[in-house]
Amino acid sequence: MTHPPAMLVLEDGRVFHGVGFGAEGETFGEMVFNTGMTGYQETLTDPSYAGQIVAMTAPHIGNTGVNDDDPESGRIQVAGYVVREPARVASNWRSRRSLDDELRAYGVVGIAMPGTRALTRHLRDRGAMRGAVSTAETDPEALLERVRQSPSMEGADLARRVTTAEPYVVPAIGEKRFTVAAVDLGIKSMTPHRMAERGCEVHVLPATVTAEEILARDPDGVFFSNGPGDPAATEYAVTALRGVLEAGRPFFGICLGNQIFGRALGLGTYKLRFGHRGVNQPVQDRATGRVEISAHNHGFAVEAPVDGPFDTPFGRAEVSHVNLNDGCVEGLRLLDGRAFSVQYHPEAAAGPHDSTGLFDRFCQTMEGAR
Ligand SMILES: NC(=O)CC[C@H](N)C(=O)O
Repeated sequence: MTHPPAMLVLEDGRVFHGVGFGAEGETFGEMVFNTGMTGYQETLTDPSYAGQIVAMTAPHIGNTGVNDDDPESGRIQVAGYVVREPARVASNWRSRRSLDDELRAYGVVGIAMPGTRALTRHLRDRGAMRGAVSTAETDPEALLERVRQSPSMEGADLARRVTTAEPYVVPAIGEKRFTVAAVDLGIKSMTPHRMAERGCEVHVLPATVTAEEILARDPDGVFFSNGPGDPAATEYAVTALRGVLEAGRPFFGICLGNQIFGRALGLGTYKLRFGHRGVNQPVQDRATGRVEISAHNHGFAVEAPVDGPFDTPFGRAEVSHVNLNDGCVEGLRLLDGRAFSVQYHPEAAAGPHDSTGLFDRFCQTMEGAR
């Protein structure tokens, strides 16, 4: 298959050249980078990446091809893909297709270019910004004009776009112990699986579900998932969560779910300069001092007092986890132990698995509330 010339243009006017990878055409999104050395299939299919063009810092991508076991959702979710060098040969016993073919099948435009390191350094200095990849345009100025008219990640309500249209149930594996209502803001398939492994029957519900609809299922616990977009634009989920907390149900949230929990408690959220996307972020549990190496994918964070507990409409709360790289808030909890959330990914496939115990903590919380 021949690959046409392609270019990547950033909103501040920086231009990179390379060759097309995946579908031909033109795509717009927030330009971000992911430092994971492994797990490109999980990254590509993580709904939290909707609306983002993702650049991989690992230089060889596609080496193990594409299999049918690892996807985190039913499709490739990224708006565009940037790699240094796509594997010329996919080699793995589970591989079914090449990554190039898979990107084409979902109409996802990508670029292979030598400058991924320069791109990453640029984004670290200037921050994540809008960008475009095109195999159709030859004039960078014309593409830049369109980038500057494209929507920004700030204020974007994208959870609505990726959520399930209809509720569905993931059955417990083995004996059923709990009923969990899981609000799908962009849920990854590994998340209900991690709960099902622990005896949870997981009722996955659309993002715009109300507190009344959640409580009508009489869940032992309520879960809010990860998801794309700006938490400040996802006010409907904040309202639903406030209703759940008022009813006193145990709550666990991940990533966007953590940001929604923060906003439900009356805290603010803000956009980080370039975010955390990778599989080796050090997070400290402030209660135990234990450091977990964890998978991350977030561009926003919660603003909260880190020097001690604070008051909320649902009782005293505290920052439970912090990131040791930049000090940002990585977890929240109500002091009564009923509700907690983390900004990172305990469900992470392909790992690391330091934080999977948080699913056990959720089960203990549900057990305790009985
Ligand atoms: N993985 C997530 O849930 C991401 C949450 C939010 N969209 C952010 O970028 O911060």
